[in-house]
Amino acid sequence: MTEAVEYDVVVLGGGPAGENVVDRARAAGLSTALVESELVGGECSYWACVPSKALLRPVLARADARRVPGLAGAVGGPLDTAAVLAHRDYWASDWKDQGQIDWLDSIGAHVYRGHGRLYGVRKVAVTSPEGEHHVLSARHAVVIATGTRAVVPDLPGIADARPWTSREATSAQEAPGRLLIVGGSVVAAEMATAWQGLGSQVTVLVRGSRLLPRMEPFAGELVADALREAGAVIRTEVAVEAVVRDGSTGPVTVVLEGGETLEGDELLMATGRSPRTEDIGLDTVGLAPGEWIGVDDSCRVPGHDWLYAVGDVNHRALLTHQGKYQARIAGAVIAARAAGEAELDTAPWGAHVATADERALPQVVFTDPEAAAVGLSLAEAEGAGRRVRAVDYDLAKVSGAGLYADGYRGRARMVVDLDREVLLGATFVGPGAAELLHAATIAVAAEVPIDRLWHAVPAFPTISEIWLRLLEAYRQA
Ligand SMILES: Cc1cc2nc3c(=O)[nH]c(=O)nc-3n(C[C@H](O)[C@H](O)[C@H](O)COP(=O)(O)OP(=O)(O)OC[C@H]3O[C@@H](n4cnc5c(N)ncnc54)[C@H](O)[C@@H]3O)c2cc1C
Ligand SMILES: NC(=O)c1ccc[n+]([C@@H]2O[C@H](COP(=O)([O-])OP(=O)(O)OC[C@H]3O[C@@H](n4cnc5c(N)ncnc54)[C@H](O)[C@@H]3O)[C@@H](O)[C@H]2O)c1
Repeated sequence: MTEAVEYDVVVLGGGPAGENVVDRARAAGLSTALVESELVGGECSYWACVPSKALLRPVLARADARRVPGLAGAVGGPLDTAAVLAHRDYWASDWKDQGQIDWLDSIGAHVYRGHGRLYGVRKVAVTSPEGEHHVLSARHAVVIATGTRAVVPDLPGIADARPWTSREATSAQEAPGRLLIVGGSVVAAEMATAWQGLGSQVTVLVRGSRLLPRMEPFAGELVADALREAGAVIRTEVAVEAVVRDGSTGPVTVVLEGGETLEGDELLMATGRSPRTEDIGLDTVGLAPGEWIGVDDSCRVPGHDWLYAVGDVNHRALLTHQGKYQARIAGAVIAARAAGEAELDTAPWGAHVATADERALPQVVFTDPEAAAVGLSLAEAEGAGRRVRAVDYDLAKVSGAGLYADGYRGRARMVVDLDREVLLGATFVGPGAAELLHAATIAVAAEVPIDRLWHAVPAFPTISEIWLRLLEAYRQA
């Protein structure tokens, strides 16, 4: 090994979480190195959020347009799939990260390309693609931000079947004729929406009883209804037992419990994520390789005052915006400790704790209809022993929704803490619902009293009038 190069902060993994730690550390005047083995920008930029939303946007825009009288006739035909895929390629920066590298250069961060591993306390060893070795030493902090990869269950025949994971589903260069999807959560629902809209015949095989199992039940029900209307097949409570694919380009067959078989041209396994921690030197500091990295609310790894973990890898919330939030919190903690500040602000909602991970976590699922939720669902609130009431309202009864789309279908729920009269959570499902979410996130994070929300008047005729209807329903009950 060569002599160590010293930095204030070394960040392992250049996805959105890692990049944001670098940004915060540099803003605090700390010298910073970033180690990245693939593309700076991470899963989100090239094989997840960004390309998936580029595929979904035309599908959702067409669905919306088809519900507008006078416009529907003009958008009856198929999408121009080649144009959609080209636009997706543009948004994935053609799988090149020069833009990110230029930005890191501009803020004075040093990038090491290669596989990084912890190399004992405060050290990271990097092996470049050319086989060069570097040892980086951190004066203040090492931050692990290595993210996740797709989990593919070990089913008989699965390796020979060469299934798609989220990477192939977001970067494919043509629409498969028939796409089988195993899984019922967010990746399954979004990719079913995208590829059915782009011309594939999609079949979704759900192990549980509904789509989107972590959201309020009506979310998965409304999304499944719409997918079926778009021509997809949604099968619930089915178990895949084996997969068969003979030859290199032939169809793939899925064998269900009970012996039924289904044939497709591609098979997407949308069956969850595992942490990329099996080969990052965790054993050199007494941590278990291959596990999620547990952290406290300041994103510090207990027992290692120099080690932090942000983003997917700490398993607090597998979402880009939340990983970036954790990065801002961890960056503030590192900067405060480097400056010798004696006390950290770790009370709930303080500058040095990621309280929103637990209390106000927002997520939008970009299906048709969109499903947007923040905070606790009714089941989660009741499970936590809170005294709550759920208030539901049919979004179609809001004038703004009716004007937005003919035959609008959607539903909203707010979960009210009856002891404090504040919102613990809210869910909106319907076309255009994504942009309703941030108001709810503010209400939940700021714990705005219901009495004060009454004075937050939604403009007429927007879909946001759902807020007024929910509050009226709460007061009238
Ligand atoms: C299909 C799909 C769609 C999604 N859509 C959304 C969405 O719309 N909104 C949303 O909020 N979230 C979405 N997500 C989740 C989102 O992609 C993740 O939460 C986010 O990418 C996590 O960021 P991260 O920085 O923690 O990790 P990653 O983005 O996974 O980045 C980790 C980086 O670390 C690098 N790395 C790993 N190991 C090493 C090593 N040993 N040495 C050097 N570098 C290493 C990797 O190459 C990678 O670049 C989606 C996920 C999927 C799969
Ligand atoms: N718009 C967004 O915010 C967005 C979009 C996509 C993904 N993501 C995030 O990425 C993460 C990964 O999403 P995901 O949908 O891949 O994973 P997930 O962990 O949310 O869901 C995996 C699903 O696969 C099912 N499953 C697991 N093994 C199975 C098997 N052998 N057979 C059948 N079903 C099986 C599980 O029951 C579960 O419902 C999530 O945390 C999600 O929040 C976010």
